[in-house]
Amino acid sequence: MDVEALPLPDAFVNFLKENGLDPSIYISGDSVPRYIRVKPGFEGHVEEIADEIKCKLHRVSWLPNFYYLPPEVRIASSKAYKEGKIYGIDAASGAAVTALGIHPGDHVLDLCAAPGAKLCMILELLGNSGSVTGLDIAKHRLAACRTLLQKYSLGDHCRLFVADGSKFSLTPIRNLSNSRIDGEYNSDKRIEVYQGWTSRIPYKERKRAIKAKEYNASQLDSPAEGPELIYYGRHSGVVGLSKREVYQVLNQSDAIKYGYDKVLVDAECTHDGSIKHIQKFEQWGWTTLERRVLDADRTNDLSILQLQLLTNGFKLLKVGGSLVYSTCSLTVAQNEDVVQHFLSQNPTADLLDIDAASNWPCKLGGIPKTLRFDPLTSSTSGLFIAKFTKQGI
Ligand SMILES: C[S@@+](CC[C@H](N)C(=O)[O-])C[C@H]1O[C@@H](n2cnc3c(N)ncnc32)[C@H](O)[C@@H]1O
Repeated sequence: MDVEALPLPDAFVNFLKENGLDPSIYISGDSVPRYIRVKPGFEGHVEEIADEIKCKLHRVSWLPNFYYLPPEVRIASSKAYKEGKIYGIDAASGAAVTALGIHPGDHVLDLCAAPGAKLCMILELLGNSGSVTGLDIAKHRLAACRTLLQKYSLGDHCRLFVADGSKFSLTPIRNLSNSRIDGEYNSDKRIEVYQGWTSRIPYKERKRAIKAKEYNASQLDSPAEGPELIYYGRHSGVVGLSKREVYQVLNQSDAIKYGYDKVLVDAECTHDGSIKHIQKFEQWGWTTLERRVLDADRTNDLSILQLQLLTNGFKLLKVGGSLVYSTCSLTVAQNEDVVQHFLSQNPTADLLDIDAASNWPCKLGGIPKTLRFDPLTSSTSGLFIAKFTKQGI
């Protein structure tokens, strides 16, 4: 198929050209498979799942628990999907999570978490240990993420905040359980502690919460605005803590030692590497694409936001921890340029080789150690990945 004959608006083709991107990746749209992840524990059900969706599941040789199937096969109505045994996640996204090198017991920060496929995979890898703090600036998207966690029974070790990832500064949960002042709750019953999370708050509790909020505000131990906790699992460490404890800020000097073990900055971007996302604009309208993706002011603002997200994620990382920066854009401006700028401002940041990547079907990025997945070479969605660690001062 001729690139000129692609059903892409001129503005988008120009955007690709200006950014030195080969428009022919959009020809491969229909040949990039659909990827699913089978939840650990359900590997033995693969044959059964294949029978049900009437399609063979091919194992992705380079990524455990991932399978691929033809792009036109729908999984949403299948029993396996409804029962939470499988979920859709592109293999390149799986690679970004794998690059983090999650270990049991890690305390992980996912700075742009919604709609939550990577968050689910992080929680699966942690199993019954550690904690994940997921945040997103869009409340409705994070609410969908919460629904996903509940559907896949993965929310026990997770807390979700509606928050701006470029400013977020709350302490990982592991450092909070010992910070309680003895007798604090006995001496003042008005200080509320978090009970088990429920979506329905009984009237009495709502009233009590309003009173406590007024009291807390008067004690200046509660943020007037800022992160809003919209979900916490029963083993997330939140239950039993006061609001002051949960909203404790991690200062710079403490972050070195008590910061998060792993940070994922899967930053907001123009999504131009995600063919499936771009194809949706055929239905949403190409003018929407021009407004949401191509507007020059927006793309400039995006690079600034990406740098801010990366910088703040790094602030919250402990020394020796790992941070993965990823975007599903293929432009240099949103990837290598952001990484370069960030490194020039953060002398304690080191780019790391991604050890797990030795057999991944990706290319090197424009900066050594960074990686690029793209539809033509990887048969995945497009994704840029860079991994950093923090040195001691
Ligand atoms: C690429 S998506 C993240 C995808 C997600 N990691 C996943 O695997 O499903 C980027 C997300 O960043 C969020 N976002 C945009 N600006 C943000 C900000 N300042 N702070 C936190 N999240 C932000 C968007 O709402 C969007 O959900």
